[in-house]
Amino acid sequence: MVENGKKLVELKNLNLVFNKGKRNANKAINNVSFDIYEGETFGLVGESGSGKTTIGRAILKLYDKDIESGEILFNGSDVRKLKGENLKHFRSEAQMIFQDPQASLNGRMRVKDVVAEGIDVNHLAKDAQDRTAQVENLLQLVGLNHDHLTRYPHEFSGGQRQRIGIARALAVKPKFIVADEPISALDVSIQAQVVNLLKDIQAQNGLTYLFIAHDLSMVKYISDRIGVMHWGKILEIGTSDDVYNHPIHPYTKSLLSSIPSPDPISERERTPIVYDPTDETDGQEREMREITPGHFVFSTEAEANVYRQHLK
Ligand SMILES: Nc1ncnc2c1ncn2[C@@H]1O[C@H](COP(=O)(O)OP(=O)(O)OP(=O)(O)O)[C@@H](O)[C@H]1O
Repeated sequence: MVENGKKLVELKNLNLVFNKGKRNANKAINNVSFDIYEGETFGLVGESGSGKTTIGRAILKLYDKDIESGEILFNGSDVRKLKGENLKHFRSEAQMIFQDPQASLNGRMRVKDVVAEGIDVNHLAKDAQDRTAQVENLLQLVGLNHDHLTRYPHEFSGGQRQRIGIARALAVKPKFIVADEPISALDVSIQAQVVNLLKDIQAQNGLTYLFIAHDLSMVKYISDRIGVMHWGKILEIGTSDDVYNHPIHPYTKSLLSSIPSPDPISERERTPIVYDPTDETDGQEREMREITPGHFVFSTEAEANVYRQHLK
């Protein structure tokens, strides 16, 4: 939930190019601007390669050298300019949870050491006893227990491994977490459990999330607001209700129409809408325009007026 209307993350006209100046240069992010408010979950959706992960990692300062122009602010400070103590502080305030817990957890380390990595790096434990106590609390928070401390990641199921990944991210008491497809690798039956765990932890600790997903079905339940990405651009931003129940951009409509329905009758009647990207390639100047309060769509002024008329 947006608690106090304070912006924690601000992206301002971000342009990012991989392999700048080379033959294989790739403009992965094209003039993207949006804010994430303290305490909210901002969902970022779009097909593979649209630039979602790049945005998450850019916020975490992992792509500083690839940023061509624009700004990323965290708590009002330009993340690219952070140095010394401020940088250290930022590194603990902003964390990431990964898609594939198997690949992101060091298989040679016991769970207690995996989870304590951030505690050790940031000297957050007074002594060995305090370290163990902190790790035990974290495991308890994510639904694991004392017996799991000395086991190795491969001894766990996918869902449990993701819980370990979450505990590890929480160890440094972050304010902000980029959750990059945290449930995509999990069985459908486990996905809701992990989403609910993330929601509970958010409610307890007032965390802010950037929740990245290419599949829209679960994002709706966790996100307060959602940004829809395509080809490095944001095409629509609105509340979860705006985007799901009143989608405006043809791409959003197409994306929503591709979600299979759990109900066999609706599923039989579902007609996927094919997206025609001409609107993005006709050379006309487009920008994010507000169609209804808080609901923005990448459009020309004329298109925005048509959208507004249709919603009346
Ligand atoms: N480190 C990198 N070097 C060069 N190109 C990259 C790098 N990371 C991503 N890209 C390219 O940038 C574009 C955006 O990729 P990104 O991973 O952000 O998309 P995504 O929406 O997160 O997709 P997915 O759902 O598959 O993770 C793609 O064209 C990708 O090939």
